[in-house]
Amino acid sequence: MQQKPLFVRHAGQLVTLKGSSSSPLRKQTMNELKIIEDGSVWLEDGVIQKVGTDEELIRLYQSRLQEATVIDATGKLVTPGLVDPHTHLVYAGSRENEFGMRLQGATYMEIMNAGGGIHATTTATQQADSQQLFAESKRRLDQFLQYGVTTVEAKSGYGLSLEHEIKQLEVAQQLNEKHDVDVVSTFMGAHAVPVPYKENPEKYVDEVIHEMIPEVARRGLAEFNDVFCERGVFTPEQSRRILEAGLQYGLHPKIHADEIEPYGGAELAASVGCVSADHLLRASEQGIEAMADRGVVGVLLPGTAFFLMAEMASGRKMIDAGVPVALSTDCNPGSSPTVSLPLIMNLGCLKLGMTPAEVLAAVTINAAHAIRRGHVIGSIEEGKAADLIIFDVPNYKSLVYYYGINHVHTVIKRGKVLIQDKKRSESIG
Ligand SMILES: N=CN[C@@H](CCC(=O)O)C(=O)O
Ligand SMILES: [Zn+2]
Repeated sequence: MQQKPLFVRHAGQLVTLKGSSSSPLRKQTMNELKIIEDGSVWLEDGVIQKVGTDEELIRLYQSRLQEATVIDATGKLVTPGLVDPHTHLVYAGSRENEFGMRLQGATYMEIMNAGGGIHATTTATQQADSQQLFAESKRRLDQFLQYGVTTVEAKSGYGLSLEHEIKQLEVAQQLNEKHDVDVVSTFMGAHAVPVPYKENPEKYVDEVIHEMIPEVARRGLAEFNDVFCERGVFTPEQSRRILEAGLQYGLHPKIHADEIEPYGGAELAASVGCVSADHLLRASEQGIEAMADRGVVGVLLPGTAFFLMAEMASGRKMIDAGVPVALSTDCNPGSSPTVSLPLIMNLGCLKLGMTPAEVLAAVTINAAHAIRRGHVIGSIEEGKAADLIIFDVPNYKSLVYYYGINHVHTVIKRGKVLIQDKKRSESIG
């Protein structure tokens, strides 16, 4: 059935982030949100048709007003749909027991090296069938939507064998098809060295390169290829080989870099030409400079540092150095079990030294660029997907100021109202 046009009118602040579809915002431009007061948007056929002041739009659409569904956004904030560019969405089980262990002093890596951590989730994910995985992950995706997130990237990496990595990626693909939130898939077979390969990690690297990457690419199950480059996981040299192998099969490289210690991950990201380097808590100055030169998006995950009680990444330094910065939840069962991107924005301000404008740019247009979607989502511009959030706050500063509160009022995905006044308007598959 043909959808009626949607006319969102009178936004107190309409944050458009116009003009950055071809490359991400950097430095001072991250503060230029291109706000329209008393702003309105006409949405039709799932696409943004016209953006401007209400006066401008009413002149154009007066004659068609009767056929549209009108949403009054008076006194509210309207932004592009939020984009989460780094999640481990598809997994089974949970790890609250490890949270207790960490509170007693155990570190993330100690738990992992003792066979817990990623390995624990791998066991649970391998044991789960596709239906269970789908159900558990769909629940998280529903929660993301409640927080105004309309696109998420999702990594594999809890399968750690060809069969189970494919199962995870197929579930991500089904979610993308059946759920209103768009799911963008990343292959991350190099998330950990599986326990049986502990004495011979090279054998696993070989399997990732020669068996998994070709098969994942052949089946068209992922767009990106990610690797956990960290001491005790994959070395920079192994990471380079894995990322370059992916490139040969058309998988765009991403990297978990310098999370626990400085390990040359940021430098490697620049050298390989990664789309993004993520975490970067301990990235070196040279690494940051190299990323800025090469235009690698820095995806910062302050929720992870918070939850691991670790030192934060130098967000301020990275922006000042010219790195295009994005923010993400890193939603995963071990180091960041959250779906609240607005909370991450608040941490971006308080812990990374970012401004309220910068954090908004970091979860919209820059996050879209971190998953190569800058041309279709991330800003409110004519011709882009009609993904919009109406927040029940008068301006963008209030969104991060009133923290820990879900301010989402309305979620519009491809021109369809999915949530209105915090209520889901229809259920999905
Ligand atoms: N650091 C590596 N991978 C994930 C955590 C995965 C897990 O602990 O299950 C991350 O990005 O934080
Ligand atoms: Zn991650």
